[in-house]
Amino acid sequence: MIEATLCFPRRDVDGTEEVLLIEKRRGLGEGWYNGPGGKLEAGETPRECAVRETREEVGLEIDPADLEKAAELDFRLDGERHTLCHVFRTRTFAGEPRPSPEARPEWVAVEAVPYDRMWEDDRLWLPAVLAGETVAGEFRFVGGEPLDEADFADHALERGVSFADER
Ligand SMILES: Nc1ncnc2c1[nH]c(=O)n2[C@H]1C[C@H](O)[C@@H](COP(=O)(O)OP(=O)(O)OP(=O)(O)O)O1
Repeated sequence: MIEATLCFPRRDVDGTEEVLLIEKRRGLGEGWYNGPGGKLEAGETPRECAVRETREEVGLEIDPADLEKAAELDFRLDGERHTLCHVFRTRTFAGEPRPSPEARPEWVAVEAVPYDRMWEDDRLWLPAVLAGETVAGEFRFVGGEPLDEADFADHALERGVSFADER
């Protein structure tokens, strides 16, 4: 099973709530919007991975202590656990987003998140994450690899979960 992260930096611009998304330029989910993120490297905690991936993909610097764990997403493919994704949010970061070979960053109003250009499951959990909730979800895909070409089948979502035992 793969372990991965997503990170959603937030800001308020003249009373409009925005979230930093990326348009993925390569790899899984290429061409779709998502948060900065990616796979854990050996010996890395999810929090460290989210900080590294956000730096590599969009150039923002984040103190790991400023990340708030918001979700744990269990993506399953054909009945097997495929990816466990740890989701973080933060309002505290340094720098200005810049594009990289992996990602084109874009600040988007929370009310205008382009769910029609994202993973099909995102619309089921991201609104809660952007509303400040904590969620745990299981999302089942069928049809074989790669995951981004499989069909989304069904899901279960729990709200108000605690991540107190996060490593
Ligand atoms: N179903 C679904 N919805 C939303 N987001 C995701 C999924 N499945 C996923 O894998 N993801 C997320 C989780 C990760 O953040 C990315 C995939 O990471 P990937 O680009 O493969 O990882 P990197 O480490 O950046 O890739 P390489 O640099 O190793 O090529 O999508």
